[in-house]
Amino acid sequence: MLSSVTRVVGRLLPSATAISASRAMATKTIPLSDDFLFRQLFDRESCTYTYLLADLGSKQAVLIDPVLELAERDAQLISQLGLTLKYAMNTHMHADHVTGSGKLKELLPGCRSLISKASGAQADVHVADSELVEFGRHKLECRATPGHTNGCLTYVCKEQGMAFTGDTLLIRGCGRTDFQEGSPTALFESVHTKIFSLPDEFKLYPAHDYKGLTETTVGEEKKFNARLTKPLKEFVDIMENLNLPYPKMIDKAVPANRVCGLQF
Ligand SMILES: N[C@@H](CCC(=O)N[C@@H](CSS)C(=O)NCC(=O)O)C(=O)O
Repeated sequence: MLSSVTRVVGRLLPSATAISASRAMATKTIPLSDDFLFRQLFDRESCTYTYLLADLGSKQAVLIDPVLELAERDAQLISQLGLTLKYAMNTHMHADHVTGSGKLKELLPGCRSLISKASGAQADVHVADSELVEFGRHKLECRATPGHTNGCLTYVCKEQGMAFTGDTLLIRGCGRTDFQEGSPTALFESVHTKIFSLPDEFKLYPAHDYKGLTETTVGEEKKFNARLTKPLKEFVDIMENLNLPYPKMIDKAVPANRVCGLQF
């Protein structure tokens, strides 16, 4: 008797599990390596996320998308953690805030500014598609993801299963394409070929969020992104009718970011 009950339960359990697994979003996550430091920092003014990544073995760090007004906060955190900032790097030439990369070079001598060559901005280091940015034993692969601007890059850390998408992909949305060489067709192509081609469990970290969300995954965005789940023609139509006001800082930010924040 006991064995038949066990058999019934044994048959039911796998099928119930299978049903709930097929209904729920994948929750599988790639754990971070013990020697990898990751911090997500926020600027309340421009709703910008800055990311601190470090190799805890060598203590080398990089900062992605720092904000000028918060450069002191970032430099203090880096010093307190005993890290050396190798690159103050940018996903693109921002239009809504001045990058902190110039100021960080002053605060943390030895640090170098970095941006894509295609951005047209001045920097100590220029990178292009498929090049690697190394810090200690860790690395970021540069993927050219034009569309919001010509020079947009997504930085992919394959070992940690994470990607920093700048303004190319926002959580459930994407960067606007109505100025700075913006192109909805290019953005659509970039996301589908360079971001949605990553494994579903890869975590995605955007340069902004305006609703308080902090991270997403490739699988979630392929399912729930309100713009990028649409066919190209519909996507272009959405992007051409966003009617967003221009960022209030654009006239100050773009000239300053052309020189990696040194003109302020
Ligand atoms: N109100 C903000 C600017 C908001 C904005 O335009 N954000 C950009 C990214 S920064 S250029 C964007 O692409 N938004 C897409 C969207 O759908 O909101 C300001 O004045 O700074």
